[in-house]
Amino acid sequence: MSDAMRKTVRKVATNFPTAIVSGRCRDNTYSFIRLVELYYAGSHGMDIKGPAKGSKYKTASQLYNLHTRKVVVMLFNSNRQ
Ligand SMILES: O=P(O)(O)OC[C@H]1O[C@H](O[C@H]2O[C@H](CO)[C@@H](O)[C@H](O)[C@H]2O)[C@H](O)[C@@H](O)[C@@H]1O
Repeated sequence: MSDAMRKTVRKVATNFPTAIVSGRCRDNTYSFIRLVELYYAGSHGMDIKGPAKGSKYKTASQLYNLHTRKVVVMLFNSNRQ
């Protein structure tokens, strides 16, 4: 992920709940992105962790409960870094 792309995703995540969803384990997924403002859904969504900081949305349950709001999901192809 380029610095410009990372900067843009961080900006989005501070304003909207933003998640990275991957088939990889959550730790590996985080290592590609390295933004604490995001949700990370690893193992095809079996392991979800909320943003460590920088977002008003803190917990995974808040992500589940956001069905009445807009949720921004960034689809990241980990094979094309
Ligand atoms: O494109 P993604 O959504 O990031 O998913 C890619 C694949 O992720 C998982 O496989 C990868 O992790 C496995 C366990 O850590 C590892 O054994 C495998 O070599 C990696 O490719 C997932 O199991 C696959 O279904 C995804 O396609």
